[in-house]
Amino acid sequence: MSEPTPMMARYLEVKAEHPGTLLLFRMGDFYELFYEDAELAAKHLGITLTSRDKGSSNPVPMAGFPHHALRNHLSKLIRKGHRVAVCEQMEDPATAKGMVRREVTQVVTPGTLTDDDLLEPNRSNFLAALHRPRGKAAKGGRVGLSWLDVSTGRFVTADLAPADLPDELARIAPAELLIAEGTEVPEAAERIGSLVTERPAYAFGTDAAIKRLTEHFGTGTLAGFDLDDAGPGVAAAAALLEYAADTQKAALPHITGLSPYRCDDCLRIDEATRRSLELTRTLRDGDRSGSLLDVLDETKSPMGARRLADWLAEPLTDRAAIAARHDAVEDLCNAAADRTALREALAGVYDLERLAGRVATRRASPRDLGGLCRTLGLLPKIKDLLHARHAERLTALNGSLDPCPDVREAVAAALTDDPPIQITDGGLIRTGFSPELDELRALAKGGKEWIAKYRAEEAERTGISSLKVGFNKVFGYYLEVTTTHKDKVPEDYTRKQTLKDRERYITPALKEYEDKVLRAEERAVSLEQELFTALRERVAEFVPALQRSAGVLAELDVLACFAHLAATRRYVRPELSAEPVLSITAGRHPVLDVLRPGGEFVPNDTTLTPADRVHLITGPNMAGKSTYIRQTALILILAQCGSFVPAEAATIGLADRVFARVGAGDDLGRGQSTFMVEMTETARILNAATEKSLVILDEIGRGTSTYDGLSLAWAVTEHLHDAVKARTLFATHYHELTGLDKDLAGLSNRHVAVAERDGTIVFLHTIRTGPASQSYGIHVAKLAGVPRPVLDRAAEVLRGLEEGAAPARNGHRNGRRKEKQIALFRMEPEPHPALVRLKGLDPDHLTPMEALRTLAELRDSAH
Ligand SMILES: Nc1ncnc2c1ncn2[C@@H]1O[C@H](COP(=O)(O)OP(=O)(O)OP(=O)(O)O)[C@@H](O)[C@H]1O
Repeated sequence: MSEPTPMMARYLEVKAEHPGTLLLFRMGDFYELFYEDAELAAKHLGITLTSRDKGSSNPVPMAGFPHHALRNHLSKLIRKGHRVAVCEQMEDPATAKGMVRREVTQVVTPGTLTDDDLLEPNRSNFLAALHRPRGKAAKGGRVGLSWLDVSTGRFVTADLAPADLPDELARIAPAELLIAEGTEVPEAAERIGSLVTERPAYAFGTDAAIKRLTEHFGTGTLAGFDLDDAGPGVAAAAALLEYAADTQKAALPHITGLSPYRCDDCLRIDEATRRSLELTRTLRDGDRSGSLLDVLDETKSPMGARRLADWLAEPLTDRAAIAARHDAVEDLCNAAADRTALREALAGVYDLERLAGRVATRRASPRDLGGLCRTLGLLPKIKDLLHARHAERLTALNGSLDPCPDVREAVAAALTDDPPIQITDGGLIRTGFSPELDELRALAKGGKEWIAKYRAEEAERTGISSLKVGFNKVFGYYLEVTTTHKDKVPEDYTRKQTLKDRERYITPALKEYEDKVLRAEERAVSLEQELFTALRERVAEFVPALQRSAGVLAELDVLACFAHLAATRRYVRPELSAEPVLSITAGRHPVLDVLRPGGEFVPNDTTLTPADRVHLITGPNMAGKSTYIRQTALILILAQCGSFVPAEAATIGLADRVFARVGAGDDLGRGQSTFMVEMTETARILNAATEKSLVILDEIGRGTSTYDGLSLAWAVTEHLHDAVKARTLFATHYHELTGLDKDLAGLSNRHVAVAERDGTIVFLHTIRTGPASQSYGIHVAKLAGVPRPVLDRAAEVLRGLEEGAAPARNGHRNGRRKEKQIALFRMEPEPHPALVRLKGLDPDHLTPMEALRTLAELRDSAH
């Protein structure tokens, strides 16, 4: 192979320094990609694949796009899950000596985005790191998980039991996950679709971790952050920070703290429950639309929308903290005019949280600072509105809201009213801000006026009235004469170019002015950039104050959203209780209450107490069992988030965990059968639920034979009632279970009422006490259009079964039951014949031959 050119040599060097990334290599006005990168880019971006050195025996595949298309193409590549390194020209090619110096200025990866164009406004974008200690350090068995939103600086870490990892990963849903080289990729990461990035194992070293973190925060120790120094979470956090700094090529001063996360501080909701309850995505298509988050989101700013999603993902367990939110919501709910004014002001605020991040990393655009200025201008009004409120939380928020008047004034004085996005575009700085800039601008403008005057004078002098002044990059300003007037051109014109029907000339006077104009223009643009950069530096000093204010605005937006929901959707303030009770009067499903097409939602009550803690809910298909049990769980979650709830009254005994096993959600992608998934989830509930938990179960045991299913449902109910003692709502089609209320003191029956009219059933969606009288499955099948002969036959079979095969109640014998059903609930199963024979053997009196023969016979009988 021939020697690469110096430029290609530099390309290969940079490429080797950034393994696993697509390299965009700036060449003049283009970004170019080579080799496999070019092939990938051509496929994903729809750009043409060509080659460099076409004539040679070894042409290099190449693809490129103009520099102004960078953002657009970057976002496409990131969405496809690539990491992209952007290599810029660090010198002006016109003045550079030798080859232009090129450096990577940023590595953009799905987890490290800071640009608004690349980020979704309503979602946090997390980069996470997982550390699984090995050897001695692994003794505690905990793993470290840390997560960071680079765009806002939110940085959290946790030491977790390995079993909790999938749930936490699902909750955080990181865009990118760092793991140590050669370690196992967590299954959850694949399911969520996180890009997995391997980092060298030493990046997770514990000793270096504390040093790295304390150096970053400028603190002597990590004591102030309330973290376990020696825990794996700290090592994960350090690895994360290093990667973020590596990719941003910046110091990240907006990351000002590391918060510990402890599972027990929030209402724990596992992955399956989160999915079943459709908290942030629907089960059917995984869309946000139709989820609880979607119908609740009446926030006015992206900061508020993100905070609402956070609150929903991490409801609280601390009664005082929840009550503080409820107080604030109540206060805002009662002050309708102020709430409206507050929400209007919030609608005008810029995404200050992400903007502060861009200011800190020196990537804020002129338009960003314009937005900052307008936002700061709205804060005094918001402070006034808060001043009139009484809730403690609102007063505290007001105290932290800093309108930073100095920053606002500095930006307002310097920036034009509608600054451009690009710093290179010019027109950023206001007239009157810098005398030097004004002078340069006047010169540039004056020069242009002079040129116009010059043209007029020359036209008169030469008698060429069509004389024109033009400009091009090759020889600057010129005079243009059509060929018909060629003879009138005076001596002092120097011809520069001849075109088909015209000629172009320059003159010494024109060149002299051109110099002045162009130099003044250039100087003005670079002075504007200098002034803007200085302004941004000044604003950067206020990043911590801006972040605090951003946090306040985000929280206010959510509280005002909750107040708005309370006022417009008739939500009420729930009473909180430390006892494991749940009492809801006329509760409604928060999503169906809004979205139910064509009809009113029928409210229902729920009353669970320690003495009556398990409710079995029976009723026909489609009656509303699932809706009812889900609505109960959602109301509890809403209350613990700090929201009011869709009901006429509610008392919520604070829960430690919520479990939902709803619907037979296949998980064939994970290679598990429906039944296996169902049993795994059920096992988790039985093992992890406590007296303070809320459990909702929607028909378990459906994926196996009726007897197996019924037996399992039976045993699960007993265990929940006797051992776990969790508040439980169990919707079931096993009518046999309804007899359990005779034996289990804390269990009672509910059913969903239906009315029969003209041989068909009408769903009333009302929950009543007692078990359902019959199953109505065949009626529902009729509604669904199952053919008449099938319905008739089904009715006949049903009658037969009912007569000959009355189901077991309470595990006691029933005279009408068939023999095989008696076997179902027999406490001790028949022993295997082989076992009986084995027990009858006397080894002391067996010859070796007899023993061998018996063994062979036993083996054969086991088939
Ligand atoms: N309280 C209610 N008010 C009005 N409509 C309701 C109510 N509850 C349920 N519905 C409507 O009935 C439909 C069926 O409800 P749901 O899925 O809860 O029934 P189900 O009893 O669980 O049925 P299955 O046993 O087949 O799972 C819902 O989609 C909803 O449109």
